[in-house]
Amino acid sequence: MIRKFLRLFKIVRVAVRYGLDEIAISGFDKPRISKFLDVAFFWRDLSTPRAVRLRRALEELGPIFVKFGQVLSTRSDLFPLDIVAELSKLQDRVPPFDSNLAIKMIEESLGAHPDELFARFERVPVASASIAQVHFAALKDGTQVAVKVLRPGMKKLIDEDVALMHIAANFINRVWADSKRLKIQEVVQEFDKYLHDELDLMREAANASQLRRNFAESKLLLVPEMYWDYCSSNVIVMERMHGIPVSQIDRLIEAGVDLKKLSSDGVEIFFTQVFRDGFFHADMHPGNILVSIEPESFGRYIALDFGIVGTLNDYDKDYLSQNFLAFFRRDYKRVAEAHIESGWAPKETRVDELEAAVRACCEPIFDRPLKDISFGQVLLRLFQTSRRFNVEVQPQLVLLQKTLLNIEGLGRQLDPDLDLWKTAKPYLERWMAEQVGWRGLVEKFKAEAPRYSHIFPQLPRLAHQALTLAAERDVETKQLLAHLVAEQRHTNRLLSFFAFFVGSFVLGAVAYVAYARLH
Ligand SMILES: Nc1ncnc2c1ncn2[C@@H]1O[C@H](COP(=O)(O)OP(=O)(O)OP(=O)(O)O)[C@@H](O)[C@H]1O
Repeated sequence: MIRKFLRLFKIVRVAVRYGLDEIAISGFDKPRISKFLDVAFFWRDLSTPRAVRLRRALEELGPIFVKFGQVLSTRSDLFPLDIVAELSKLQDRVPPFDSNLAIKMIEESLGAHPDELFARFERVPVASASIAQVHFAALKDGTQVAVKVLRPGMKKLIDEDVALMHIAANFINRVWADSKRLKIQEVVQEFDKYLHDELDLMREAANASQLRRNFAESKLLLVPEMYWDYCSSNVIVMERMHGIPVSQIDRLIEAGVDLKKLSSDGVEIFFTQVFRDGFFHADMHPGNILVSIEPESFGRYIALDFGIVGTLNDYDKDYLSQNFLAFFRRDYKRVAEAHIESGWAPKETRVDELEAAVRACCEPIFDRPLKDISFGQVLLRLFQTSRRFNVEVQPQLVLLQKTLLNIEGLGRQLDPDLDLWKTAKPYLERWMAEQVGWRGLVEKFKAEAPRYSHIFPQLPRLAHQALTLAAERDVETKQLLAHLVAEQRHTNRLLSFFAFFVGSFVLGAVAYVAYARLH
């Protein structure tokens, strides 16, 4: 309890010192509490830009908050660009934890000491981040492996810090009415889920395995194999990959790698993941990408770290392809129509208004050669515009937009002349062609075909069942009708009897009155 209180106290102290209360987002009113704190802590120096102060505060609060900042930096749809750009600088490199703790974790998770499991285990980690660290090792058969071990005690730490974040988000919502538009509580909720996902290394191994399968036939991308017998939610063991980090361009040139090809390969890999598989690696920072210089796989990309992946369904792919294609033809009316037809924007949205808004935000982007246009920027502008028209932008599309920016940055670093549009266009057009016209129909038949082998043999039985049911229903209907007719006749008889009885009574009464008057 005291620990929690001290932690809360530290968070509040850091927040006040860095003036986080006055990081009023443009377009929002400054919270009232901020005016009070300005007076109470008049000596605090808030001359440093707000984004830098926010970054420093998160760094001071430790690895969980640093991760939080990294997640916020992916929400360019919610936060202003200065904050997003500054938070992208957050690095979660932290001092490694004691290798004895890593050994203990391996022993507890895999049921044996690393000396028994491996022929060799390097005690000094090769890399260490807030959630896990990586040690190199060799299996008994000599296979070189990388062992990723979860940092001990992370779950408890995360639970405590995230609980405090929930309290803080709640508090902010109470004291600052405008904050609801920033969806702070939802962002914390999403972060909570994201961190708990990251805590399960089995998920990461499964993501890697899926990506490896998707690119099994590819000459462009290598993905380490997972050794499932040595995997648990706290420890995973995978093939050790050898390559040059993609950011070390001098070494790549020295090794004779064709940078132009590498650059367009990167774009091709990304669009294949998006449009063919609907499953993409979403943590494409340069530290996670190597380039192989082994003779048998020379110049191929190597992907590492599969903690964050994005998945897209056909609906998302449709959104992307329709919008990109219309955008690059500068057909803003089509962009607006597509939004309304497909239900992304509310039905009552006026096409001309949405069209004008999209034109206003995108024309400036097109004021340069097509090859210099950023897809990531286009998408970001589209999200920002469509939010004004109550379009709920899906998180997987925001993740994609962020990854796209990374891929573009990386591609242009390798080849400043990279024409992203030229590389991407065939993928978009192929997807569109597969969705519409005869080709689309044939493709959909093909996709359904495996099910036909189950359905066809059942057809006679199903037809017989349907006909029998119809016949039974027919008999049932006839019986019901006969019953109704009988009921009706019975009711009619009762009514006639009643009418006869009442009529006779009235007639009798009239006759009696007439007779009485006469006599
Ligand atoms: N299979 C592998 N083969 C060779 N090196 C590896 C392998 N897996 C990880 N590494 C090394 O360990 C580093 C960290 O790995 P990884 O990115 O998976 O860990 P992380 O804890 O998720 O780090 P971060 O979150 O900062 O990206 C990599 O940059 C790479 O140098």
